[in-house]
Amino acid sequence: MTQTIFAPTIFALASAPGRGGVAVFRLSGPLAGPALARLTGSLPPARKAVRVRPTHGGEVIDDGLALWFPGPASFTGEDVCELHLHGGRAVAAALAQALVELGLRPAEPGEFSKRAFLNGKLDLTRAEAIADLVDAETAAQRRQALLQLDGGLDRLAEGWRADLIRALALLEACIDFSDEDLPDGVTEQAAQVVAQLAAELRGHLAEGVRHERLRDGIHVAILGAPNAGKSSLLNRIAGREVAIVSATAGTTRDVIEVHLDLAGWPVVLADTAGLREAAEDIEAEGIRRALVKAEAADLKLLVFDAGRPADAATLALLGEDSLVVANKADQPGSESFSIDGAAPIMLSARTGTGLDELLERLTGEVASRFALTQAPALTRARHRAAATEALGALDRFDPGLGLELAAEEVRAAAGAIGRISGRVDVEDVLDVVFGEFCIGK
Ligand SMILES: Nc1nc2c(ncn2[C@@H]2O[C@H](COP(=O)(O)OP(=O)(O)OP(=O)(O)O)[C@@H](O)[C@H]2O)c(=O)[nH]1
Ligand SMILES: [K+]
Ligand SMILES: [Mg+2]
Repeated sequence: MTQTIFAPTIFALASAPGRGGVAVFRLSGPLAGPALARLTGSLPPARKAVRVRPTHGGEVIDDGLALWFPGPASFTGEDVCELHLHGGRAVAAALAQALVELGLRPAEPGEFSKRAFLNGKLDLTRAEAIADLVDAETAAQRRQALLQLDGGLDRLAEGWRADLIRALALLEACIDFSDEDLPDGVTEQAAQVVAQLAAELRGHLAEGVRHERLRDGIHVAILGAPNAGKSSLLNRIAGREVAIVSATAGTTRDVIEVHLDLAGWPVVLADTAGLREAAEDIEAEGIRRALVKAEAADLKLLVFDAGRPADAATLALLGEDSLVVANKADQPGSESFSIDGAAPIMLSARTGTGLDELLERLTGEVASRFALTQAPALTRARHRAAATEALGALDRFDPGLGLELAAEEVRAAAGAIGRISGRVDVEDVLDVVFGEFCIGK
């Protein structure tokens, strides 16, 4: 990969905007050094924090620290410096103005990481992991992002690509040197590599959706008849008054979502409109949305009023992805509530009784469905699209249809896999041919 040449020098506030104890500004590009020297009088020694008083137009901006990371041993691979100043809006504004006057421009979102990628400092999976780590809200998300930042997925994908290049080399050898003495079974060897990899890709694709859920949140929908107490339950779980609760049937219409950290699992809990043959348009639209949500949810909490017979519309949603909640257990007569083939969790959204059991059951369901066995993993739709394309090519692989065609499929698979890390050159093939077989010497 080539160093970006004549790239404009960029700067950004690397810490969160607004007031704070310390604000970190990052500069990257050819003007980073000159700008720092202009502001502080001299360039500090590399990678050592020094006390500075950045000054511009005769005015001291602030009192802080500067760090100088000459390229290529820097995050972006370019000359980089950091200024650690006091975290105030006026300080940030004064520094930004000074930097613009010195010829720098504000960075676009992700531009530092993009430069790091273009300069070969980061592969795409690590760049994505940085974004995931910054966004991580639960322990499970943090762990998954760290694993990817550590290069787990990069190494996995590069291992797959290496296998494919080896298979390709075997096939190319058969094509190019068909007259000569090749070891027996070369084509079979290639076919074996392809079959093994196809099986592995299939396994990872099957798990990939779960990993993506771990990134984006596991969707749990609360469903049930009007007045069953769905909104009361949402509020109880969220610990605040998110949704309107009232004795009027048909109160909730829009889907109301709350993001939760459920024992480390990222959960998006959705309250929905009560299911019934609706009288008017707006409620009917709410019910349509509720059913769409039910369809898309990873898990359903089916809420019944324990004092009433179970309604057919909610019963119709019963399945292995649902937990049955018998609400209003504080009311007399609720003990006799039962549903065939389901063990209801007795609960009172009003008093909170039974909530612990519900959360325990829910956590158990989430953990058993989303506990991950394959790490590292395909954590994004982008990764899965590449792996799916590769698998498609490998499924079409058939040396019986001609070696050239078979080699073409393997090359396509290697190209698709290479896109996961952003490494797309597959022409290291000949090196492997001559390195591994010494043919034609
Ligand atoms: N006694 C008792 N009443 C409850 C309980 N949970 C909810 N309620 C009452 O039941 C009524 C309906 O509660 P909601 O939470 O609005 O019910 P909902 O299922 O969201 O209703 P819709 O949005 O209309 O579908 C309200 O009057 C609540 O106070 C409970 O555990 N015990
Ligand atoms: K209601
Ligand atoms: Mg409601």
